[in-house]
Amino acid sequence: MIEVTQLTKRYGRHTAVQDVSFRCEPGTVTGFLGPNGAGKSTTMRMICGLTLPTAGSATVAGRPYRHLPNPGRLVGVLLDASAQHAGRTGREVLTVAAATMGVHRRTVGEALDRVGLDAVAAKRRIRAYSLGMRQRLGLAHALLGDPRVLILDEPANGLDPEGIFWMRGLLRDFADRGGTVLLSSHLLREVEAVADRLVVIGGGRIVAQGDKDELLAGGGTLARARDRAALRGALERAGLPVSDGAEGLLVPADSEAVGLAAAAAGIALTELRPAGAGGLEQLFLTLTAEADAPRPAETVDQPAGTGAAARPTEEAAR
Ligand SMILES: Nc1ncnc2c1ncn2[C@@H]1O[C@H](COP(=O)(O)OP(=O)(O)OP(=O)(O)O)[C@@H](O)[C@H]1O
Repeated sequence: MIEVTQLTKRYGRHTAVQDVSFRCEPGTVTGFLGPNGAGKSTTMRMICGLTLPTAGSATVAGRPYRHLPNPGRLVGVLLDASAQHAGRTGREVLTVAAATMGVHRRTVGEALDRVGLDAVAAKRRIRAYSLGMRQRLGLAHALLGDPRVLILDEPANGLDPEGIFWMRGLLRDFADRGGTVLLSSHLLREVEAVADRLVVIGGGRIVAQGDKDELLAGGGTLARARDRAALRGALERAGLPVSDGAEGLLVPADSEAVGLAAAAAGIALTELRPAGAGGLEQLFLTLTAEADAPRPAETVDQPAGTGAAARPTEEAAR
């Protein structure tokens, strides 16, 4: 379990993170989403005791990270895959970490196997690793102590599609066995595929959080017809706001309302479904744009817009 309570971080006059609260429960993957500079890394660093909060607190398994007696046995952390000793081999890095954590040397080979670094790769110096290999090594390091919690900042950076698919499976399996995962990313689709819950941050503030499916359902409906313009006209005449998504028209209404409006205009739909990733993308853009817009400090915890935005904010306030 990870519990973050009203974390705030100010650098001089700049507020990087403002009043951020959320929980990550065992058995779940929480996707921590936000555009560049939103405050994801700063929040994660505060959870891991690497950055001192200006206000608020964070605990992992009930204690501040710095008070955990042997943190690597409880929490696997990967914040920066490049922050590893470039002159050491992958195996050496893990061997040192295993000794520090007091885990058996045998786990080093197991961890390397688990992340797909073979014997040749394990013997190479890290300066010769690709970013994807560094991410795999970082993940092996995080898993070494057989922790119950994983905190991973952009772990898919540098991984190829096969690597991303592999990592999803690993994280899903970890959570299905009762583990807690906090995973940051700016890649919405990657997070959508693996997360159970989402925390969306923009401009240092939480703009939405909640169950992924509920947030996606709040993301509206995707509709497609051969004649996109005719469909758009029909929906607008029915009083439904419409925006363009990559795969079709996005409508912040349920499928029935959209289907009926199209039928009333005699338009055959070629696709009608919850907006899914397109909706999440739209939601993400809407919410983070709202967070970036200048407005008085006292109003920023009340994002306007979709029902999905309102619901998670209520949840955050509970
Ligand atoms: N040590 C620091 N000193 C001053 N400002 C900082 C420092 N660390 C972060 N910031 C600022 O805090 C804000 C949040 O940065 P952070 O790295 O947490 O964002 P992020 O969501 O992780 O972004 P990215 O996806 O680009 O890594 C940014 O405006 C950044 O410039």
